[in-house]
Amino acid sequence: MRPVMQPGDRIYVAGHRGLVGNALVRALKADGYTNIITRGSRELDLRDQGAVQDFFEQERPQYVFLAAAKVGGIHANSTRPAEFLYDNLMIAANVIQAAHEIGVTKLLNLGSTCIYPRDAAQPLREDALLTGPLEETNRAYAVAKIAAIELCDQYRAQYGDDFISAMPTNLYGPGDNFDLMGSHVLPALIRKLVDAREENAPTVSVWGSGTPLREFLHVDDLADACLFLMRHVSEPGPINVGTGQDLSIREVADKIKGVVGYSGELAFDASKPDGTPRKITDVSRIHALGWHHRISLEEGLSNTVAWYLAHRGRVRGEAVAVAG
Ligand SMILES: NC(=O)C1=CN([C@@H]2O[C@H](COP(=O)(O)OP(=O)(O)OC[C@H]3O[C@@H](n4cnc5c(N)ncnc54)[C@H](OP(=O)(O)O)[C@@H]3O)[C@@H](O)[C@H]2O)C=CC1
Ligand SMILES: C[C@H]1O[C@H](OP(=O)(O)OP(=O)(O)OC[C@H]2O[C@@H](n3cnc4c(=O)[nH]c(N)nc43)[C@H](O)[C@@H]2O)[C@@H](O)[C@@H](O)C1=O
Repeated sequence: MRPVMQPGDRIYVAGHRGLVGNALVRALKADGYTNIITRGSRELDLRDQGAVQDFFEQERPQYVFLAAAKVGGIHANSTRPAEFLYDNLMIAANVIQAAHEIGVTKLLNLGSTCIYPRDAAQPLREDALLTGPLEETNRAYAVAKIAAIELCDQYRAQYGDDFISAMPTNLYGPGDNFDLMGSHVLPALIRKLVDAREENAPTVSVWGSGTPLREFLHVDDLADACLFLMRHVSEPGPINVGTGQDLSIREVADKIKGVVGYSGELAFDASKPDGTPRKITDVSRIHALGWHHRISLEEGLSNTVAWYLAHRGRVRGEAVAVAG
């Protein structure tokens, strides 16, 4: 029987300052874990193999949540693919190798549903991986994510390492990145709609046609799923984490418009990419394991807008105000 995380165990959360990392630290503390190890990228650049090896030898974590990555929305991914490929390959390879070398008890690797083929049958099943071409706008990032899954699975096969991979759908929530050019759709629209309401702007730009469908999972549900998987799953292969419900960008923009209380018009900018037309996850595997999401999109949007309004001017990505 494999050991399960105990309250005093040394737990390293890589990427603790990010959307997911922040939520993981919140969830771990709420569950009574007191020995949580963190490092910001300025203290420990995970692309630097020597620095990562020294850190692991020094801190000797027993559990690792790999939530550090170069992450961005459709614009960042499609305009800086080399950075997304290189950074994410290096981060994953260095952390997974160092975890193996010191004998980490268990590691959970965060992937993304953009690993699946653009034209895969929907909802996306885990066995669709590598069955077709990837979505062009985030192919570089997706290849790095797929490589990380393969590393975890081959370290399990060759060395017996208990390294697992979770594939979250699109995430949102407190602590997100609100940079207008680098962020994902929900934080970008929240910021744009709040600004437009304050400035009484007649229209707000929504990128693309508004027709793509997306699934949105609140980051606190994801953190809950990560603790669940760390405690209960020791199998190779990606495990989807999502709500199993999707809606169009137009519909979600209308929802955010209502939550924010903006009365102007949405203007759809066809010069911006739509990206993949749909990517809803098949969540039957994680449901069968006993986990379900709890936060509805309505509740999640309401608490995220409230969080943003309470932290406005001090959230990640606002420092460089670039109109999107
Ligand atoms: N957001 C989303 O919609 C989704 C995210 N995911 C996955 O979840 C994980 C976390 O994403 P998310 O929290 O949104 O990302 P964020 O950008 O919010 O956070 C990423 C974190 O990674 C750290 N990081 C980046 N580069 C380095 C580096 N070279 N060395 C050390 N740390 C680094 C950053 O640290 P610092 O702040 O100190 O610079 C940052 O806090 C990723 O693996 C992502 O692929 C999956 C699906 C959807
Ligand atoms: C999360 C997952 O998936 C990500 O891909 P994505 O889902 O295509 O990312 P996105 O959230 O940036 O866009 C979703 C849709 O929304 C539309 N859209 C409208 N208006 C804005 C807008 O203002 N900003 C953004 N970013 N998109 C907008 C946008 O045009 C697109 O049609 C990967 O980057 C990758 O990070 C990954 O892991």
